[in-house]
Amino acid sequence: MSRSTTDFRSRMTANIAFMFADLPFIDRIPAAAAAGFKFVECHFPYDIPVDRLLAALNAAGVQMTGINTAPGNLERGEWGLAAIAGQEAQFKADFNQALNYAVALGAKAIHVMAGVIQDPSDRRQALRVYVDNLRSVAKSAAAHGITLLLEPLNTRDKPGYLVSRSDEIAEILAEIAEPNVKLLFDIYHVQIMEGDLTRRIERHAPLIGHVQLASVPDRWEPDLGEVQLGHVLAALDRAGYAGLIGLEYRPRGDTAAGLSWIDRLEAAN
Ligand SMILES: O=C(O)[C@H](O)C(=O)CO
Ligand SMILES: [Mg+2]
Repeated sequence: MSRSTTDFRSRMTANIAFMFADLPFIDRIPAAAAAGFKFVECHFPYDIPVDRLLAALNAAGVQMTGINTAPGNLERGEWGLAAIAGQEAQFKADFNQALNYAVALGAKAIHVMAGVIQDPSDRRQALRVYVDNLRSVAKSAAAHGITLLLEPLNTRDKPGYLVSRSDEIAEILAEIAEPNVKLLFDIYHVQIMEGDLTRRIERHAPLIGHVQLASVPDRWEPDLGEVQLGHVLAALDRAGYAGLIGLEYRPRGDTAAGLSWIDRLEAAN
């Protein structure tokens, strides 16, 4: 029985952007607690004042572990501003907002959203802006013990997003060269775009700052679909990954009822 399955429950963090989504955002926190979660993560908590969010987390005895920088203007198809030329000031404002929320909530990870590049000929400039922006904020996050996460998103779900492969992120991280800027290895996206998960985990292990799970191709409970979950968790173990595991999937039915997959995982390993 590999380490990651034995202490799986103590390392999992429920992504309440997707889980318990039938409830208002703030009510997903006590729902996660009632389902046995000690940790939650989310995408964009900014519609809720931070002190109200902290009160809800404390009342439920749950810790927020990770948040994202704001997505920008969704109507305009934006999905982050970290790589968008001309948006450097807004990026810095969004980053400071995320840093303030993370520090107040005790979250130790911020997923810095890169952005959608409408015109492929702008890609080289976007990569330049991305690296410069990350370099400009990395130390202010490090001062609070916060890790900045860069995540490749698959092009089926997010056409035009700057980064869609973990191998690209590895090159970008080498250029940024800040120890608290790391790879968010989301099994769902990496399987869709690159596959060869076991070898990729081995190769990128030193860069992995967080892991997220969902089934492929439907993004349901992670023990469904084409990826053998127990094998992947064991590969993360062998590679020395000891961090949290984000459950970022769209429950097939009722979230709490669907959590039986964790019992099956533990029973099978
Ligand atoms: O979509 C994902 O997988 C990301 O983790 C996210 O936070 C928003 O795109
Ligand atoms: Mg993800």
